[in-house]
Amino acid sequence: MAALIENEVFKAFATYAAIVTFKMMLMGPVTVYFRLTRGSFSNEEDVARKSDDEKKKLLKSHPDVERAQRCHHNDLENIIPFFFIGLLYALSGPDLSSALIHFRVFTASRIFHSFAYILAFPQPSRGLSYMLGMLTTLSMAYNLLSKVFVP
Ligand SMILES: N[C@@H](CCC(=O)N[C@@H](CS)C(=O)NCC(=O)O)C(=O)O
Repeated sequence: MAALIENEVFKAFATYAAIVTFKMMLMGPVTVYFRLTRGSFSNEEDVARKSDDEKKKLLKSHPDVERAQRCHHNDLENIIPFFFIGLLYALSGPDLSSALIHFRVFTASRIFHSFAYILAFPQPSRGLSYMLGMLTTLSMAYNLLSKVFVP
């Protein structure tokens, strides 16, 4: 384990995996921000202290809250595969320079994707950033499998 922590590719993976995980975790507070500012709650207990009239107004969906939730969900669909494929790829002994390109491109694509989603940038900006992240993970999977594949 100590030798692994000293490995430069593993350190790079740990760095970028932590950054994208932290970015994904931020989507929770972003959703909370939209719930509070848009007055949009989904659980009875969240508005328990309000009057019946206010409860009716607050217990409703809002497009901004739903957008933040979809963005969070999309992160889960893409960052969890990056974590597992990226870890195996890092352990398969790639060059530091090509590993860094993969990790940096993926991280930048997911940060851009979140801005594009939350701020509703015109398409195809979000679609392209999604594709770039997906292609990066596929490229790591291809590099990994070309080294370790056992039929
Ligand atoms: N689960 C995704 C699969 C495809 C995908 O991730 N598309 C990207 C680029 S268009 C996206 O941002 N989808 C919006 C979303 O997942 O809410 C979907 O339903 O759209």
